[in-house]
Amino acid sequence: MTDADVLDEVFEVIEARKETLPEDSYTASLFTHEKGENAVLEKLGEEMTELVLAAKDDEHEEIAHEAADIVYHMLVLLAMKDMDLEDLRSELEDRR
Ligand SMILES: N=c1c2ncn([C@@H]3O[C@H](COP(=O)(O)OP(=O)(O)OP(=O)(O)O)[C@@H](O)[C@H]3O)c2ncn1[C@@H]1O[C@H](COP(=O)(O)O)[C@@H](O)[C@H]1O
Repeated sequence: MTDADVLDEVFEVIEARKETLPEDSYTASLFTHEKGENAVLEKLGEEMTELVLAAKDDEHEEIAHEAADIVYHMLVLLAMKDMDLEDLRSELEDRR
């Protein structure tokens, strides 16, 4: 499986959670007033700091862990703003 496939799959699950809001889902909780946009932004800030610290310590596993947390929460943010991976891909394409 390529990286693009896993990103698409995770994004699809996020969109489904946004639609159906299952009670036992952390992702769904981010789309409710219980947590919401501020919780996502706070998480992104925390995880960015953790990524910087992991990079400084040259901890490769930790770098991958924090980077994945950031990508996941970034995908949630895109879905929250009614955007999708195409918006990200076209922005990157435009820079080539
Ligand atoms: N990729 C993720 C993902 N990354 C992080 N998290 C959750 O985000 C929450 C907060 O993350 P934290 O980084 O604070 O937690 P942590 O790993 O202990 O953090 P640190 O050690 O970095 O501080 C935790 O409950 C994690 O489980 C995620 N929750 C869900 N997903 C994806 O979303 C899908 C749907 O999951 P549900 O949310 O369960 O519906 C899953 O199949 C995954 O693909």
